[in-house]
Amino acid sequence: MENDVVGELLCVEAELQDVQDQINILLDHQERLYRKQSELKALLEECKTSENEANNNASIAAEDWSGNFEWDSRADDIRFNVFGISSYRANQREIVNAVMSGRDVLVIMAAGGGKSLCYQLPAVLCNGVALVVSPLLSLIQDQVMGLTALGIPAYMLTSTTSKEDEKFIYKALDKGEGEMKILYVTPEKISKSKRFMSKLEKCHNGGRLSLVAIDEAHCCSQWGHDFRPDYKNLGILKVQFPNVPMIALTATATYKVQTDLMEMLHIPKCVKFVSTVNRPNLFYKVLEKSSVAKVVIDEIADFIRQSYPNNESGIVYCFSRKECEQVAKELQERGISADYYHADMDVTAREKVHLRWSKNKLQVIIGTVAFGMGINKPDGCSKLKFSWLSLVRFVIHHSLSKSMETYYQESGRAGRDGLPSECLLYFRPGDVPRQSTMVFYENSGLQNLYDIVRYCQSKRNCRRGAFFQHFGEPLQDCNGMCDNCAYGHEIKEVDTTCGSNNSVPDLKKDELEQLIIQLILDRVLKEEFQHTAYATNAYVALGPLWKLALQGKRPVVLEICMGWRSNSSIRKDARHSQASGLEMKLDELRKELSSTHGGIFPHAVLSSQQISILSTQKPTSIAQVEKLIGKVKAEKYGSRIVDLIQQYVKLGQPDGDTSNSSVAEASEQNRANKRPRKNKTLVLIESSEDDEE
Ligand SMILES: Nc1ncnc2c1ncn2[C@@H]1O[C@H](COP(=O)(O)OP(=O)(O)OP(=O)(O)O)[C@@H](O)[C@H]1O
Ligand SMILES: [Mg+2]
Repeated sequence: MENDVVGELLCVEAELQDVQDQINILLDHQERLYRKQSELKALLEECKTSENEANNNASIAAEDWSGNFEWDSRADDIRFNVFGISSYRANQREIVNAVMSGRDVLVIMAAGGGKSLCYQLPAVLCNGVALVVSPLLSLIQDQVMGLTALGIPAYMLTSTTSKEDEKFIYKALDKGEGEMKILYVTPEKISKSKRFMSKLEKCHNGGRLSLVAIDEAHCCSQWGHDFRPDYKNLGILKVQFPNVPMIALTATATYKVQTDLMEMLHIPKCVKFVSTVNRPNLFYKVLEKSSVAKVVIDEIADFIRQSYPNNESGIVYCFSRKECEQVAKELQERGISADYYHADMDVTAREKVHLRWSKNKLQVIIGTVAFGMGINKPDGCSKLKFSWLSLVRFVIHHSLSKSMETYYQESGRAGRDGLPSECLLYFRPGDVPRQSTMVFYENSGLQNLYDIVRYCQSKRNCRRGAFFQHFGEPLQDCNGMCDNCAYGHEIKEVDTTCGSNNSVPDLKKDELEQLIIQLILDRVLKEEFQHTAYATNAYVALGPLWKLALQGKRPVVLEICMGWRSNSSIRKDARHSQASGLEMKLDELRKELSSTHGGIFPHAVLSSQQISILSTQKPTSIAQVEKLIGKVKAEKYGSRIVDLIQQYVKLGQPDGDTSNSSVAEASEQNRANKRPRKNKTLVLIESSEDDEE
């Protein structure tokens, strides 16, 4: 009798398991459909917008942001003479015009696309004070430093603001005394400081609040990858100041995130500007990561030494803080000037690293991939993001990121100046459970992780294409700027489908690991999680499709990489050309000037585009320099630039010859010259289309 009951119970349990499996399959399917639905809705909306524009002349007139506006000439003057920017990039002019017209605006523009100008220029053009909410102290500090260097009265109200500055800021808000054009705050100020909010209200009541900008706006949304609880409260700004234009900006937002943040910020009727996520200057590559830690470090050190012998900056992202410290130490042992930067460090230690980096004394900075751990610190400094990262030439992921969005953001720190830069990701299956145990409790955490794992496992598909697909954007040409497109892999396909040939293929350990990951992605297996007192462990269990796989109805084909299809040296020639001697000199000069002008980042002294123009035009007077890079910069740096160019021309240096320069050189340059110079010091192009003027 008892045996019968036990037998029946087992049957019921097996059936229940079956039902559960089917539910899982359906849930999975549902999630995929939701995604597809939101992508299609986004497309539909775009179609409707363009149709409306085509059908409705009135709407064109009302929404044509590229037409003529009364502030055009003043905007052009400030853009060029104050910001030193010779022409707008895609969408910038239209965004400025929409904000200036008093509209709320949502800007989705790739990292480094030039979002800051979109609110900084209107801030300077308008009377009164522009409020900018930004999540990170380090980011705010750099922005304020950069603006101050341009002579724009910019301030920040954060935990580090001196009493004196605070008094000045409050007076400026309260009574309109003193000169303040832009005020940066962290979101905590809005949600936690009543004093600040009351001063802001006074500023508004006095008609002096010109606009509100929410930078890194994706932090508002729980669906975004960097959700920041205090960002949720920013909706109050539109409620309190309904007539002040609000501009929300982010580099990454899926359709879901976009609608979410429009709702949260109360800007349902905002004008939306969506630019491509494409970063054509970034070369994406995934490398097999050895299970021997030292081998990985050796490879990274070799790569940096060989590819970037002139101290070009880079970031290495690691999984944990401990790993950051370890990797930094091991890179140092291999002669690379590297240091770590993470949230556990005290402010002084972080500042020290920041300073060494901005003075070019540090080539590589090592940070954690796990944004979100410790981000709730009031100054929100745990995320490695500084505007002085504009000169980053390479980003190496020692461990994979937790999602495509995070990877897009982190790798996107490279090449923000538009120059060719490299994004390497070291992947091994063993790193997957390290991440999955961290993200499994998050909304779609595992699904997001498996998306990036798919990206890593893929040996055929264009890496860039994976981003387009993820962000629901039409495909664009990669131009050979990823490993799979540039030289492809020699791939061996191993059919591991059970039942197809009853024999288990002979696989090596790492191939077996790869197979397990493939089976998890294919839902034949699944990860399950158990907590111990010290950690969360991931276990592999049968997934919803295990039966189909066992019955041979679900093919399981493993792609094993046998090597590169063509010589990888091709890629270097394709992507790097040599900078001229004068460009090198100007690059050195901007580094020197950046440290003598209060440690602003070199790119703020002269952008790469400006260096390129100066070296081709070779201006001989400050007046000529002004015509090329604007008034403010010409006044500040013009005489040094003219001196350098004259000296260079006098010595008759043919462009391109940098090996034998006799112009007085900084010691750093001397050091750099002793190392072999490769064909990849600096390439001076700007990637974005300059669509105006
Ligand atoms: N029209 C332009 N022409 C040349 N350079 C520009 C132009 N607009 C912006 N830049 C430069 O491009 C760089 C990146 O700009 P910015 O910091 O605003 O990027 P972002 O879109 O905010 O990127 P992120 O998402 O990483 O914050 C800056 O050095 C900026 O001076
Ligand atoms: Mg920005």
